[in-house]
Amino acid sequence: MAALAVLRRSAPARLLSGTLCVHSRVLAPWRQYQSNRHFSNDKILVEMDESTGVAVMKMKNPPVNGLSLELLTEFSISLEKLEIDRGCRGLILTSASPKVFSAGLDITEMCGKSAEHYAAFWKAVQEMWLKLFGSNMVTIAAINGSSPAGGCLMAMCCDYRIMADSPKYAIGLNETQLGIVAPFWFKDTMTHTVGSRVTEQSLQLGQMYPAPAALKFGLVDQLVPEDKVQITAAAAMAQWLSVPDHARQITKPMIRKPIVDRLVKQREADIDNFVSFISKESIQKSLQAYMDRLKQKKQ
Ligand SMILES: CCCCC/C=C/C(=O)SCCNC(=O)CCNC(=O)[C@H](O)C(C)(C)COP(=O)(O)OP(=O)(O)OC[C@H]1O[C@@H](n2cnc3c(N)ncnc32)[C@H](O)[C@@H]1OP(=O)(O)O
Repeated sequence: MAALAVLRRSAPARLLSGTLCVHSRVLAPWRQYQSNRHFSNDKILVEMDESTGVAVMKMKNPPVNGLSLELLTEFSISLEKLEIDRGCRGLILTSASPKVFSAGLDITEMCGKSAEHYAAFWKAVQEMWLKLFGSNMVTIAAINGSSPAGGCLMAMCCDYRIMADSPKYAIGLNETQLGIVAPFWFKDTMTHTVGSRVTEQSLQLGQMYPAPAALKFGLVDQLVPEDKVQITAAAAMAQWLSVPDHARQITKPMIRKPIVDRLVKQREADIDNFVSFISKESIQKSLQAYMDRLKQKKQ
Protein backbone atom coordinates (compact mmCIF):
# COMPACT_ATOMS: atom_id res chain seq x y z
CA MET A 1 0.00 0.00 0.00
CA ALA A 2 2.80 2.40 0.96
CA ALA A 3 4.60 1.66 -2.29
CA LEU A 4 1.38 2.28 -4.20
CA ALA A 5 0.88 5.59 -2.42
CA VAL A 6 4.39 6.62 -3.41
CA LEU A 7 3.84 5.54 -7.01
CA ARG A 8 0.56 7.42 -7.18
CA ARG A 9 2.24 10.63 -6.18
CA SER A 10 5.34 10.20 -8.29
CA ALA A 11 3.77 9.39 -11.65
CA PRO A 12 1.72 11.97 -13.50
CA ALA A 13 -1.82 10.72 -14.20
CA ARG A 14 -1.16 10.33 -17.91
CA LEU A 15 1.70 7.89 -17.23
CA LEU A 16 -0.25 5.66 -14.89
CA SER A 17 -1.48 2.21 -15.77
CA GLY A 18 -5.16 1.56 -16.49
CA THR A 19 -5.85 0.47 -12.92
CA LEU A 20 -4.48 3.64 -11.43
CA CYS A 21 -6.28 5.80 -13.99
CA VAL A 22 -9.51 4.28 -12.70
CA HIS A 23 -8.48 5.65 -9.29
CA SER A 24 -8.15 9.12 -10.77
CA ARG A 25 -11.80 8.97 -11.79
CA VAL A 26 -12.76 7.91 -8.29
CA LEU A 27 -10.93 10.96 -6.98
CA ALA A 28 -13.00 13.36 -9.11
CA PRO A 29 -13.72 15.92 -6.32
CA TRP A 30 -10.13 16.98 -5.92
CA ARG A 31 -9.60 17.04 -9.68
CA GLN A 32 -12.01 19.93 -9.63
CA TYR A 33 -9.62 21.75 -7.28
CA GLN A 34 -6.69 20.63 -9.45
CA SER A 35 -7.92 22.72 -12.37
CA ASN A 36 -7.70 25.89 -10.25
CA ARG A 37 -4.34 27.56 -10.33
CA HIS A 38 -4.97 29.47 -7.09
CA PHE A 39 -6.89 28.80 -3.98
CA SER A 40 -7.02 30.90 -0.90
CA ASN A 41 -8.83 31.33 2.34
CA ASP A 42 -8.44 34.06 4.91
CA LYS A 43 -4.94 33.33 6.14
CA ILE A 44 -3.39 31.07 3.52
CA LEU A 45 -2.88 31.71 -0.17
CA VAL A 46 -1.81 28.89 -2.48
CA GLU A 47 -0.58 29.36 -6.03
CA MET A 48 -0.19 26.09 -7.88
CA ASP A 49 1.90 25.91 -11.03
CA GLU A 50 0.64 22.82 -12.79
CA SER A 51 3.45 22.87 -15.33
CA THR A 52 6.11 22.40 -12.64
CA GLY A 53 4.01 20.65 -9.98
CA VAL A 54 5.11 23.27 -7.45
CA ALA A 55 2.77 25.06 -5.05
CA VAL A 56 3.73 28.30 -3.35
CA MET A 57 1.95 28.71 -0.04
CA LYS A 58 1.92 32.18 1.51
CA MET A 59 0.94 32.89 5.08
CA LYS A 60 -1.04 36.10 5.27
CA ASN A 61 -1.91 37.07 8.79
CA PRO A 62 -0.70 40.67 9.14
CA PRO A 63 1.13 42.28 10.72
CA VAL A 64 3.49 39.46 11.73
CA ASN A 65 1.93 36.17 10.61
CA GLY A 66 1.18 35.05 14.15
CA LEU A 67 0.23 31.38 14.04
CA SER A 68 -3.35 31.69 15.24
CA LEU A 69 -5.80 28.80 15.52
CA GLU A 70 -7.42 30.00 12.31
CA LEU A 71 -4.16 30.21 10.36
CA LEU A 72 -2.99 26.82 11.62
CA THR A 73 -6.29 25.19 10.71
CA GLU A 74 -6.28 26.67 7.23
CA PHE A 75 -2.63 25.69 6.84
CA SER A 76 -3.30 22.04 7.64
CA ILE A 77 -6.34 21.87 5.36
CA SER A 78 -4.41 23.44 2.49
CA LEU A 79 -1.43 21.16 2.99
CA GLU A 80 -3.69 18.12 3.08
CA LYS A 81 -5.22 19.18 -0.26
CA LEU A 82 -1.81 19.50 -1.85
CA GLU A 83 -0.61 16.25 -0.32
CA ILE A 84 -3.34 14.23 -2.05
CA ASP A 85 -2.96 16.10 -5.32
CA ARG A 86 -0.87 13.88 -7.58
CA GLY A 87 0.04 16.88 -9.70
CA CYS A 88 1.73 18.59 -6.76
CA ARG A 89 5.29 17.45 -6.02
CA GLY A 90 6.79 20.40 -4.20
CA LEU A 91 5.79 23.10 -1.75
CA ILE A 92 7.45 26.46 -1.20
CA LEU A 93 6.38 27.97 2.11
CA THR A 94 6.72 31.71 2.50
CA SER A 95 5.12 34.86 3.88
CA ALA A 96 2.86 37.34 2.16
CA SER A 97 4.06 40.02 4.62
CA PRO A 98 7.36 41.72 3.99
CA LYS A 99 9.98 41.50 6.77
CA VAL A 100 8.38 38.72 8.80
CA PHE A 101 8.19 35.05 7.82
CA SER A 102 6.22 34.28 10.97
CA ALA A 103 6.33 35.64 14.54
CA GLY A 104 5.60 32.13 15.78
CA LEU A 105 2.60 31.08 17.77
CA ASP A 106 0.07 33.83 18.28
CA ILE A 107 0.64 34.61 21.94
CA THR A 108 -2.90 35.92 22.35
CA GLU A 109 -4.12 32.35 21.75
CA MET A 110 -2.20 31.30 24.86
CA CYS A 111 -3.33 34.14 27.17
CA GLY A 112 -6.49 34.38 29.23
CA LYS A 113 -8.38 31.62 27.40
CA SER A 114 -10.17 28.47 28.58
CA ALA A 115 -8.56 25.04 28.94
CA GLU A 116 -10.71 23.86 26.00
CA HIS A 117 -9.32 26.65 23.85
CA TYR A 118 -5.73 25.84 24.81
CA ALA A 119 -6.32 22.16 23.97
CA ALA A 120 -7.82 23.00 20.55
CA PHE A 121 -5.00 25.42 19.83
CA TRP A 122 -2.28 22.97 20.77
CA LYS A 123 -3.90 20.22 18.71
CA ALA A 124 -3.75 22.57 15.71
CA VAL A 125 -0.05 23.28 16.38
CA GLN A 126 0.62 19.54 16.51
CA GLU A 127 -1.36 18.99 13.32
CA MET A 128 0.63 21.63 11.45
CA TRP A 129 3.88 20.02 12.56
CA LEU A 130 2.81 16.44 11.78
CA LYS A 131 1.67 17.41 8.29
CA LEU A 132 4.61 19.61 7.38
CA PHE A 133 7.44 17.60 8.95
CA GLY A 134 5.88 14.38 7.64
CA SER A 135 5.08 15.69 4.16
CA ASN A 136 5.79 13.48 1.16
CA MET A 137 6.40 16.53 -0.99
CA VAL A 138 9.66 18.40 -1.32
CA THR A 139 9.25 21.33 1.06
CA ILE A 140 11.32 24.49 0.86
CA ALA A 141 11.06 27.43 3.24
CA ALA A 142 11.56 30.80 1.58
CA ILE A 143 12.25 32.79 4.74
CA ASN A 144 11.68 36.38 3.71
CA GLY A 145 11.98 37.91 7.18
CA SER A 146 12.24 37.20 10.88
CA SER A 147 11.25 33.80 12.08
CA PRO A 148 11.15 33.29 15.85
CA ALA A 149 9.87 30.22 17.71
CA GLY A 150 6.93 28.62 15.87
CA GLY A 151 8.09 30.37 12.69
CA CYS A 152 11.50 28.75 13.06
CA LEU A 153 9.79 25.43 13.73
CA MET A 154 7.87 25.67 10.46
CA ALA A 155 11.04 26.51 8.56
CA MET A 156 12.92 23.61 10.19
CA CYS A 157 10.14 21.22 9.13
CA CYS A 158 11.05 21.90 5.51
CA ASP A 159 13.65 19.98 3.52
CA TYR A 160 15.62 23.11 2.63
CA ARG A 161 15.74 26.69 3.96
CA ILE A 162 16.60 29.83 2.03
CA MET A 163 16.69 33.05 4.03
CA ALA A 164 16.89 36.73 3.16
CA ASP A 165 20.48 37.84 3.72
CA SER A 166 20.04 40.57 6.28
CA PRO A 167 21.28 40.86 9.87
CA LYS A 168 17.94 42.57 10.60
CA TYR A 169 16.21 39.21 10.28
CA ALA A 170 16.66 36.60 12.96
CA ILE A 171 15.59 33.01 13.42
CA GLY A 172 15.60 30.63 16.37
CA LEU A 173 13.61 28.95 19.10
CA ASN A 174 13.38 31.73 21.69
CA GLU A 175 10.74 30.17 23.95
CA THR A 176 12.76 30.35 27.16
CA GLN A 177 13.00 34.13 26.67
CA LEU A 178 9.23 34.19 27.10
CA GLY A 179 9.45 32.02 30.22
CA ILE A 180 7.95 29.04 28.38
CA VAL A 181 9.45 25.74 27.31
CA ALA A 182 9.59 24.32 23.79
CA PRO A 183 8.12 20.80 23.86
CA PHE A 184 10.16 17.70 23.02
CA TRP A 185 9.09 17.67 19.36
CA PHE A 186 10.28 21.25 18.81
CA LYS A 187 13.56 20.10 20.36
CA ASP A 188 13.58 16.96 18.17
CA THR A 189 13.06 19.08 15.07
CA MET A 190 15.96 21.35 15.94
CA THR A 191 18.21 18.43 16.82
CA HIS A 192 17.32 16.89 13.47
CA THR A 193 18.31 20.15 11.76
CA VAL A 194 21.47 21.28 13.58
CA GLY A 195 22.47 18.50 16.00
CA SER A 196 22.36 18.09 19.76
CA ARG A 197 25.05 20.48 20.94
CA VAL A 198 23.73 23.54 19.12
CA THR A 199 20.17 22.63 20.07
CA GLU A 200 21.04 22.28 23.75
CA GLN A 201 22.63 25.70 23.86
CA SER A 202 20.07 27.43 21.63
CA LEU A 203 17.07 26.11 23.50
CA GLN A 204 18.38 26.93 26.95
CA LEU A 205 19.33 30.45 25.98
CA GLY A 206 16.29 30.97 23.76
CA GLN A 207 18.70 32.25 21.20
CA MET A 208 17.71 34.18 18.09
CA TYR A 209 20.32 34.14 15.33
CA PRO A 210 20.72 36.88 12.72
CA ALA A 211 20.59 35.30 9.26
CA PRO A 212 24.40 35.17 8.72
CA ALA A 213 24.92 33.36 12.06
CA ALA A 214 22.09 30.95 11.31
CA LEU A 215 23.82 29.99 8.05
CA LYS A 216 27.09 29.26 9.85
CA PHE A 217 25.73 26.29 11.78
CA GLY A 218 23.15 25.11 9.28
CA LEU A 219 19.93 26.43 10.79
CA VAL A 220 19.38 27.77 7.28
CA ASP A 221 20.97 26.36 4.14
CA GLN A 222 21.38 29.40 1.95
CA LEU A 223 21.28 33.20 2.19
CA VAL A 224 20.34 35.35 -0.77
CA PRO A 225 19.39 39.01 -1.21
CA GLU A 226 15.86 39.67 -0.03
CA ASP A 227 14.50 40.18 -3.55
CA LYS A 228 15.96 36.85 -4.71
CA VAL A 229 14.46 34.60 -2.05
CA GLN A 230 11.50 33.39 -4.11
CA ILE A 231 13.39 32.84 -7.35
CA THR A 232 16.15 30.97 -5.52
CA ALA A 233 13.56 28.78 -3.83
CA ALA A 234 12.09 27.93 -7.24
CA ALA A 235 15.56 27.03 -8.57
CA ALA A 236 16.35 24.88 -5.53
CA MET A 237 12.98 23.18 -5.92
CA ALA A 238 13.73 22.30 -9.55
CA GLN A 239 16.96 20.67 -8.38
CA TRP A 240 15.22 18.67 -5.65
CA LEU A 241 12.53 17.60 -8.09
CA SER A 242 15.11 16.27 -10.53
CA VAL A 243 15.49 13.28 -8.19
CA PRO A 244 12.94 10.53 -8.91
CA ASP A 245 10.02 11.01 -6.52
CA HIS A 246 9.69 7.39 -5.49
CA ALA A 247 13.33 7.15 -4.34
CA ARG A 248 13.26 10.47 -2.49
CA GLN A 249 9.90 9.68 -0.90
CA ILE A 250 11.10 6.36 0.47
CA THR A 251 14.29 7.97 1.79
CA LYS A 252 12.72 10.92 3.65
CA PRO A 253 10.72 8.92 6.21
CA MET A 254 13.73 6.72 7.01
CA ILE A 255 14.93 9.73 8.96
CA ARG A 256 11.70 11.52 9.85
CA LYS A 257 9.24 8.74 10.69
CA PRO A 258 10.70 7.85 14.12
CA ILE A 259 10.53 11.55 15.05
CA VAL A 260 6.92 11.82 13.87
CA ASP A 261 5.98 8.60 15.66
CA ARG A 262 7.21 9.95 19.00
CA LEU A 263 4.60 12.68 18.95
CA VAL A 264 1.88 10.49 17.44
CA LYS A 265 2.27 8.10 20.40
CA GLN A 266 2.04 10.91 22.94
CA ARG A 267 -0.35 13.39 21.39
CA GLU A 268 -2.94 13.40 24.15
CA ALA A 269 -0.36 13.55 26.94
CA ASP A 270 1.40 16.38 25.11
CA ILE A 271 -1.89 18.34 24.89
CA ASP A 272 -2.53 17.76 28.61
CA ASN A 273 1.00 18.95 29.44
CA PHE A 274 0.55 22.07 27.39
CA VAL A 275 -2.83 22.92 28.88
CA SER A 276 -1.64 22.45 32.43
CA PHE A 277 1.59 24.40 31.82
CA ILE A 278 0.04 27.33 29.99
CA SER A 279 -2.82 27.65 32.49
CA LYS A 280 -0.44 28.30 35.39
CA GLU A 281 -0.77 31.79 36.79
CA SER A 282 3.01 32.33 36.74
CA ILE A 283 3.18 31.40 33.03
CA GLN A 284 0.25 33.64 32.17
CA LYS A 285 2.01 36.52 33.94
CA SER A 286 5.21 35.80 32.08
CA LEU A 287 3.47 35.80 28.69
CA GLN A 288 1.57 38.96 29.53
CA ALA A 289 4.81 40.70 30.55
CA TYR A 290 6.40 39.62 27.26
CA MET A 291 3.47 41.01 25.26
CA ASP A 292 3.73 44.28 27.19
CA ARG A 293 7.45 44.47 26.36
CA LEU A 294 6.69 43.91 22.67
CA LYS A 295 4.21 46.78 22.70
CA GLN A 296 6.52 49.08 24.68
CA LYS A 297 9.30 48.49 22.17
CA LYS A 298 7.26 50.57 19.71
CA GLN A 299 6.86 53.60 22.00
C1 LIG B 1 4.33 26.43 26.50
C2 LIG B 1 4.63 25.54 25.41
C3 LIG B 1 5.52 26.09 24.37
C4 LIG B 1 4.88 26.94 23.38
C5 LIG B 1 5.79 27.14 22.22
C6 LIG B 1 5.71 28.52 21.75
C7 LIG B 1 6.10 28.86 20.56
C8 LIG B 1 5.98 30.25 20.06
O1 LIG B 1 6.02 30.44 18.87
S1 LIG B 1 5.74 31.53 21.16
C9 LIG B 1 5.83 33.00 20.19
C10 LIG B 1 7.22 33.54 20.20
N1 LIG B 1 7.32 34.65 19.31
C11 LIG B 1 8.04 35.74 19.57
O2 LIG B 1 8.67 35.86 20.58
C12 LIG B 1 8.00 36.81 18.53
C13 LIG B 1 7.69 38.14 19.10
N2 LIG B 1 7.64 39.15 18.05
C14 LIG B 1 8.73 39.76 17.58
O3 LIG B 1 9.84 39.51 17.94
C15 LIG B 1 8.48 40.83 16.57
O4 LIG B 1 7.12 41.15 16.57
C16 LIG B 1 8.89 40.45 15.12
C17 LIG B 1 10.42 40.40 15.03
C18 LIG B 1 8.30 39.14 14.69
C19 LIG B 1 8.38 41.56 14.16
O5 LIG B 1 8.83 42.80 14.61
P1 LIG B 1 8.11 44.12 14.09
O6 LIG B 1 7.94 44.07 12.61
O7 LIG B 1 8.88 45.26 14.67
O8 LIG B 1 6.63 44.05 14.67
P2 LIG B 1 6.16 44.41 16.17
O9 LIG B 1 7.06 43.81 17.17
O10 LIG B 1 5.92 45.85 16.26
O11 LIG B 1 4.78 43.59 16.24
C20 LIG B 1 3.60 44.06 15.57
C21 LIG B 1 2.40 43.65 16.37
O12 LIG B 1 2.35 42.22 16.45
C22 LIG B 1 2.31 41.80 17.82
N3 LIG B 1 3.01 40.50 17.90
C23 LIG B 1 4.27 40.23 17.57
N4 LIG B 1 4.54 38.93 17.74
C24 LIG B 1 3.42 38.36 18.18
C25 LIG B 1 3.07 37.02 18.53
N5 LIG B 1 3.95 35.99 18.44
N6 LIG B 1 1.83 36.78 18.94
C26 LIG B 1 0.92 37.77 19.03
N7 LIG B 1 1.19 39.07 18.72
C27 LIG B 1 2.43 39.35 18.30
C28 LIG B 1 3.02 42.92 18.57
O13 LIG B 1 2.69 42.89 19.91
C29 LIG B 1 2.48 44.13 17.83
O14 LIG B 1 1.17 44.33 18.28
P3 LIG B 1 0.56 45.81 18.36
O15 LIG B 1 1.43 46.57 19.33
O16 LIG B 1 -0.83 45.62 18.86
O17 LIG B 1 0.64 46.37 16.97
